[in-house]
Amino acid sequence: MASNGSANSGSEEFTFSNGPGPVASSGRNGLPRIETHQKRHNGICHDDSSAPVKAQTIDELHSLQKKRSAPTTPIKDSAEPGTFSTLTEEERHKLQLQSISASLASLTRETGPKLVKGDPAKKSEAPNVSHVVHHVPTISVSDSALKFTHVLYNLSPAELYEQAIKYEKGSFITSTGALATLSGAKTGRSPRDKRVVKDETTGEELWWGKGSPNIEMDEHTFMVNRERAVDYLNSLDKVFVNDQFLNWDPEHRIKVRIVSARAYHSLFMHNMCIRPTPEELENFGTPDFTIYNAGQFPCNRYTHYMTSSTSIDLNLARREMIILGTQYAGEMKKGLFGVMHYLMPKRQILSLHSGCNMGKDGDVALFFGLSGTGKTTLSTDHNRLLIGDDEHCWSENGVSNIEGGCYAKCIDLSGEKEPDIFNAIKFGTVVENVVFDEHTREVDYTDKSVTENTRAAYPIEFIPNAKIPCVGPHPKNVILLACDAFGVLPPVSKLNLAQTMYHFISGYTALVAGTEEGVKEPRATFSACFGAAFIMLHPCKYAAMLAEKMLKHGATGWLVNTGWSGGSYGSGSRIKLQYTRKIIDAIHSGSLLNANYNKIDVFGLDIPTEVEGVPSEILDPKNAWSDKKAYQETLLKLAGLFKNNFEVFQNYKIGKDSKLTDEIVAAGPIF
Ligand SMILES: Nc1ncnc2c1ncn2[C@@H]1O[C@H](COP(=O)(O)OP(=O)(O)O)[C@@H](O)[C@H]1O
Ligand SMILES: C=C(OP(=O)(O)O)C(=O)O
Ligand SMILES: [Ca+2]
Ligand SMILES: [Mn+2]
Repeated sequence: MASNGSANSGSEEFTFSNGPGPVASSGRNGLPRIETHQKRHNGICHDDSSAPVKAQTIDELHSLQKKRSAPTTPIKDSAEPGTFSTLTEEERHKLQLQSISASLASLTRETGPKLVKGDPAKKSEAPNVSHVVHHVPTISVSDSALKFTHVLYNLSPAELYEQAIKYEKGSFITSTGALATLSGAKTGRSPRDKRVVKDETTGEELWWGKGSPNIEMDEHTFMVNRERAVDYLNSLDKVFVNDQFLNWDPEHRIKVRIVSARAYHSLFMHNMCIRPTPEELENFGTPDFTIYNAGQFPCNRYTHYMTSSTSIDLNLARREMIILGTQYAGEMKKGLFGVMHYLMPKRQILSLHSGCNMGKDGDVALFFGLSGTGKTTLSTDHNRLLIGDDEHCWSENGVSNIEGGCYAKCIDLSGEKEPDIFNAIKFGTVVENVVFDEHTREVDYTDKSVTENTRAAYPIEFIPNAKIPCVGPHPKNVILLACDAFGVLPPVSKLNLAQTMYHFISGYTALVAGTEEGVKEPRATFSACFGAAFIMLHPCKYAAMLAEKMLKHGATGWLVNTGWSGGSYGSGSRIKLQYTRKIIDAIHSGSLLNANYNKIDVFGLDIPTEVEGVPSEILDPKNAWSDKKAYQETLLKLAGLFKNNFEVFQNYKIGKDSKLTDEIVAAGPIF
């Protein structure tokens, strides 16, 4: 190589232009052979002097790398409190596998599948010693009774990263350490494909018919789909099993088991459900509810009640949920939310589709809203403690988060606008359907090539001021978030109780693009209790409980428009997040309670004349429209939609003397 270090022509000696440096002569392959000037004793150059590693083979070296997890504590014998019936580790694992096998049992057999704990691949990597049972690759067996299924039980995020990166195409690590995954053909919920088993009990208790999200299925068809899902899961080499909790209120905690076929699903639920301590896991026992997520496998379209190759089936009597034909992880989260909307009211606990945070003085605020209206964004507030971003219970003890994590929309996410959410996207977070630079792996949150419904699912502890445990006192402010695509609702209005009930039952908002399959742009929609897709009972039952609690605990109702102003979607502009945050700050501080108000016509809403940090001209929506005639027409159009929507609730009596119902109807628009 010429002395200037240019490409080696294969003939000359390589020398750096000055200084001793390494000297090279050309090797057989024409590349310079570098010889170091190591001290040489008797002709042999010695490696460094550190002690050799304590392993004879590479396999043995690898086996040094991971040490056994800390031993778990003995199980307390519930039969005789105070004594320890110390089960051995072996016996405990055996009990656990028996419980999981029972979960995965086809109901046409005596027993469940044969299960082995651990990754099947590990068996083939194990050192070639006699005591290891070699994992014979499973021939594709049609009868799951003839094979072993490996169970990957409550893996850690790191283990799940490895499983995803190794075995799940489309899994990548982003520049901030999150796991980027794809949810396949479905990137939002499929409400039309959701079914609920209608039996004697649920036929009476649940909300069916016009406006209800509950589409019936019979028990037999549920079992057909259950068999299909269980057969699919048992035909695999391995399944992921998560045993976790819902509801931070220890008095009303629900045990859930999620069986899934993807590391992405397991990590998503690891983040979104409450994570048990090792001790709690030992006492886990039989789950209160089980999800079988066979989402990669379609349902049979010829099966009765099916409307596509996707079916999400809920059987409240069996306490089971089946997912076929969709890999969108939000279906699991929302399916369990539906279960809580059924179980909690039975205990006189109000389940809520709301964000929730608490101020330093203990003032709790609820943020109700349908998907994409701002629950996660507005409940995540640097100056307040986050209790939860999406699903809560309001009991006699106060409020409690149902979940262990947050599920934030990522579209147009920026560190400037939403620093806490932005910074929560780190190792352990799942980001769904985002687009990133192929080299730097930096996520482009504005890119909606896959979907507008890009999401991040992270443990609530990733938010710096999360309140752990996620519980709080009775709410002081109940904020209804309406993302108004018509642009005629005021940015904020103070509600009396009847108005709060009216707007809670109406649940008016715009369903934003992507949340549900087929929604391409904001669509005005009415979603009772701001979460109709998930409620199981008649909306007026939840409304009656809300009224009773707001009255009892002196909470104030507010309606906040996080949607459009100065025109409808397409001509107006979305209200700036910074203005909405100022409005929410004024609600939290109590300053808005003492503001001066004007009543606007048609909806009869009380709007403040000023809010600190918000241009007064936008507070009365009419002022923000240049075309006043168009505003009036649009306002009346929306009022008509409200009236039509409310008709289905008109005759439902709330409260003892049903007085509340008449007042509630009177709280609607007058035109
Ligand atoms: N004025 C506003 N108020 C609240 N969110 C807004 C506003 N303008 C834009 N947004 C955006 O709307 C989205 C709300 O999403 P998110 O808070 O996750 O909704 P939800 O939790 O109700 O599903 C976020 O991307 C947020 O940045
Ligand atoms: C995932 C969801 O929750 P949200 O959009 O309310 O955050 C959903 O409603 O589908
Ligand atoms: Ca949310
Ligand atoms: Mn939600």
